[in-house]
Amino acid sequence: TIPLQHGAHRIGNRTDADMQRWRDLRFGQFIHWGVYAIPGGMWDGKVYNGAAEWIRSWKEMPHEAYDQLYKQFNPVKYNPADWAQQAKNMGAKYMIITTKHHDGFCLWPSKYAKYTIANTPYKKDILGPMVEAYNKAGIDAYLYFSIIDWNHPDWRTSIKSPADSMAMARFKVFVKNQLKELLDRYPTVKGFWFDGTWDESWKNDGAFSDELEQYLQQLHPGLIIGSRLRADEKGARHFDSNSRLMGDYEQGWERKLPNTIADVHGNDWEGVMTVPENQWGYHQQWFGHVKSANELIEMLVKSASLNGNFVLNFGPKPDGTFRTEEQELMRNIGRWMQVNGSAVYGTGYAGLEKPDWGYYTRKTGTDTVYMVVCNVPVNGNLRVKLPAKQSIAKAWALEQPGVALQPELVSRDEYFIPVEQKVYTSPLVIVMKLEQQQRGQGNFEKAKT
Ligand SMILES: Cc1ccc([C@@H]2N[C@@H](C)[C@@H](O)[C@H]2O)cc1
Repeated sequence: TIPLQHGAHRIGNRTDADMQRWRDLRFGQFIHWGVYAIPGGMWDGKVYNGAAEWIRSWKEMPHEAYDQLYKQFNPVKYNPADWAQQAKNMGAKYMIITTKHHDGFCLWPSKYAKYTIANTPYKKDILGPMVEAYNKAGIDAYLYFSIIDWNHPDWRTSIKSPADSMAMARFKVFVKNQLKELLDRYPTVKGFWFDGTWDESWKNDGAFSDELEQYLQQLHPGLIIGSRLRADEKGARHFDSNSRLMGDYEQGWERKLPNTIADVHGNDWEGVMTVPENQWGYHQQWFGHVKSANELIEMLVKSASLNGNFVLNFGPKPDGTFRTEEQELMRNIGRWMQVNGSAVYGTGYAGLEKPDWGYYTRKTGTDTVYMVVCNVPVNGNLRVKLPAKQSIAKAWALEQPGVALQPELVSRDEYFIPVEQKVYTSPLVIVMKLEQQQRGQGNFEKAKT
């Protein structure tokens, strides 16, 4: 291995209680909200085809026009208690809020900047009431923070002169000040979700990203910070130059998920997902594929089945309400989570061969395995392949705990569990208790030869 000063400082996953809490939560709500919600992906009668929160970079959006929009930011219908209730109903156990996106607009009255909520018609702090409301609803709060800051005069994408170096030095002090300010103002937050760390100015300063991460951990022990903050001294990001994950979990799964347990290399990870193809901030016109509740439930279960967390994104409107499609989604996902959440919360990889009909999740540290059926087999049987010497002690549909299912042993360590042939409008969950095989061929009668 290459000797590194600023590579990964820990081999393997964190084993502390804060990290286990993060793992057990499994399901988060991302919120992208800021000035970009005002244009909502449109300007001067034209539609922006990019991601709405990037509209300032669109050639049809003059910077000076965008940079005046904050004077209109006045979400009179903003009701964080209502947001928290909807998130709770959906079944989210943590939330990530954009404190400041790439445009540099701060949703809190930062004393280190002018481009903040304090100088809008709304005036009041957005973040405090939000963190409070979500915590009150039993939902942990995490803070998204963009290192890129298009509004700050000292931000540099690359360092090309001594003047750039001095500007970037000032900028790094500003970043540290704002992050400490956020921790001082919102001490119940559980971690940061960093973004905007791909430019040279940051990538080539692995020492600073390392020092910053350690500074934050000292300020607030136990903070959970993903791999995207970090670069090592050779410019390697997420994984250091010895392919070791930096940070507390792999944070590269954005709008995509791993497919097999091999893809996650034994690391904790989190996938973040948009409802439309590629919109994080509010866009008036969702074009392309808009994911359904069942699609998103399947992604959530798939993530848990591969030892990862799943965070679904919402882009509130400028008035402070969620668009109807998002409210509908929160209700529909919540209806399923209300009944089947135990197949997700506190679960992880089951250690079984991936079945065609859906996903296995295992309640961490137990013999309880959930079968989440997304593709009902036309042959009416759910095939369950167990590792050698394991057998199914009991099996039942989650919604009918009193009705024992009769798995049929069809060959060594392989069972068929019959599934009722009917119209399913959401994934079906079956619970199995596994046990070490008794003598002979498992607990159910041998297939008729
Ligand atoms: C190329 C690219 C840059 C930044 C992003 C940001 N990361 C997401 C979590 C959103 O904040 C998006 O604006 C997405 C793609």
